[in-house]
Amino acid sequence: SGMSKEERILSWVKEHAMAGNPQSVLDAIDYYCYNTEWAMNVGDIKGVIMDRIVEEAKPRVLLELGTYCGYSAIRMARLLPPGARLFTIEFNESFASIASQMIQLAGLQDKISILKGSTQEIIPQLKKKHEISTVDLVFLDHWKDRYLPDTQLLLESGLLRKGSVLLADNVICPGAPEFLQFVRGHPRFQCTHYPATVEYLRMRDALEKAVFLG
Ligand SMILES: Cn1cnc(CNC(=O)c2cc(-c3ccc(F)cc3)cc(O)c2O)c1
Ligand SMILES: [Mg+2]
Repeated sequence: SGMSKEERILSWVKEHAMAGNPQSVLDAIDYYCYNTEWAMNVGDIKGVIMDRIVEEAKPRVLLELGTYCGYSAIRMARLLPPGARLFTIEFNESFASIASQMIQLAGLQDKISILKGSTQEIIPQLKKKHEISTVDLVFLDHWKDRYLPDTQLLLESGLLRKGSVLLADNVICPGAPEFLQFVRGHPRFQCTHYPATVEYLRMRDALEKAVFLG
């Protein structure tokens, strides 16, 4: 019994962020996780790298694998123009509930849809159930051993087009070696490595960007 860590983070954010101000929600989460309890949000250091990549890609349809508390969904959606949409898949019910409240507080509920379930069941349904043709940017941040099978599923499902961007968190720590080997060795992916650190810590980590060449 008692509050979960994620509920404690949400309570802190409700007290310290401004409703309708996404940056204040991000700052409140980062402050709590630097000073009180570590949590696996992508964080401010990798977040700034993500911001540049999203701004350059100008995506209209985004997919996130692994919502957690909604930090990276808010981070990406706050940069999007009217009409752009972010779909985020979360398996864990309590994480999805926390994220929904976080997204509501940020005022981004019109841009972000949380899809509850597993990636392997939801990805094949995206075209029919959510009227998606192709996705412009995918942020991978869920179970690290699912990065490769879900990338293959995205390809098989016809969801990637020429220029679609895959952006993967944690390719160094905890690591996604099979995914890295696959995209770096694949003739139809153009990869870029962005060294950084694990959120809120000094340990090395990195983002990997893999652009599909069609
Ligand atoms: C429970 N669960 C639901 N989804 C997931 C997938 N995410 C991760 O596992 C994850 C882990 C770490 C991390 C953990 C320990 C450590 F020492 C260093 C890094 C960082 C991240 O950014 C992550 O995304 C885990
Ligand atoms: Mg991560």
